[in-house]
Amino acid sequence: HRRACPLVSVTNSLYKECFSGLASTMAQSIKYLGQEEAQQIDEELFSEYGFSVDQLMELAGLSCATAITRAYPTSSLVIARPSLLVICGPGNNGGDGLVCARHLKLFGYAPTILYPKRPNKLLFQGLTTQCEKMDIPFLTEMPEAMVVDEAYNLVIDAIFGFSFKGAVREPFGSILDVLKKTTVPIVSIDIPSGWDVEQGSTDGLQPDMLISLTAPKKSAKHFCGRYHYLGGRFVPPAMEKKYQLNLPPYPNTDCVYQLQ
Ligand SMILES: NC(=O)C1=CN([C@@H]2O[C@H](COP(=O)(O)OP(=O)(O)OC[C@H]3O[C@@H](n4cnc5c(N)ncnc54)[C@H](O)[C@@H]3O)[C@@H](O)[C@H]2O)[C@@H](O)CC1
Ligand SMILES: [K+]
Repeated sequence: HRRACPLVSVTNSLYKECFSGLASTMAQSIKYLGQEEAQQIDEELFSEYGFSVDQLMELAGLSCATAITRAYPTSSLVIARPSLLVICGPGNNGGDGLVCARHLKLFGYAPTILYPKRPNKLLFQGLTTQCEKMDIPFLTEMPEAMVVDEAYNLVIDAIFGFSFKGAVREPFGSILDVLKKTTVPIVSIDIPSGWDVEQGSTDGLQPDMLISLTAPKKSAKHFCGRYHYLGGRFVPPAMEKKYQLNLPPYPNTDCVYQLQ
């Protein structure tokens, strides 16, 4: 019989503990995506996995509305009428905002939409009609900061997502300037608009809530608001594995996961 050397066995067990701790930490840590990787995943979902934009946008928008109801239930709102302002940008992030507004209305909120630059595509026209037919009002211009604070419980920022680049062009520069002066909580869909997708921003919006879709982007590391949710529970396991996303387990049938 060989006797185990106590020092070696202690070292071994420490090593094992340490290694398995490290392994489980690695297994748990969710990946933060760079801009190109986020766009690559997006592209692959359509080209290789056969999804359509409408499908993923519906799931993304639904998860945003769900996350908002979790963080700000109607009973917690400051203004009795559950009014929200949803600002939609010119791309798919704006589309998520339209879907989110429609679901929020079904969940008992009173959203109003500002949609100043509308793409000439059937998808966005359809999403706009759906909101109009649900009696969701559309503003023709951005109200002043004081008016926003008085009229709305929350602002949902669906202006730019992971394809944002460079200096902000009008009319969104002026809209973001107003938002920086408001005190009402801001909920940003996927990326706080105006932030560099990877580096964040020191003088940009400071949202109270961030809803990361698919997986957080690198700039989410600079988010210091109260709530961070993950949404978009549509990633096929093979894709999760390929990009080592390490997504957390969504509870039961939930379409959102609270990261913070
Ligand atoms: N696979 C995914 O991850 C999914 C992504 N979705 C959403 O799609 C978003 C990405 O959508 P898109 O790729 O359409 O891009 P964005 O919605 O991020 O923005 C692109 C639009 O913004 C404009 N833009 C870019 N930089 C600008 C600047 N500096 N000033 C003014 N305008 C500027 C572009 O001309 C373009 O019209 C994601 O962030 C997410 O919200 C979801 O709809 C569905 C699934
Ligand atoms: K956004």
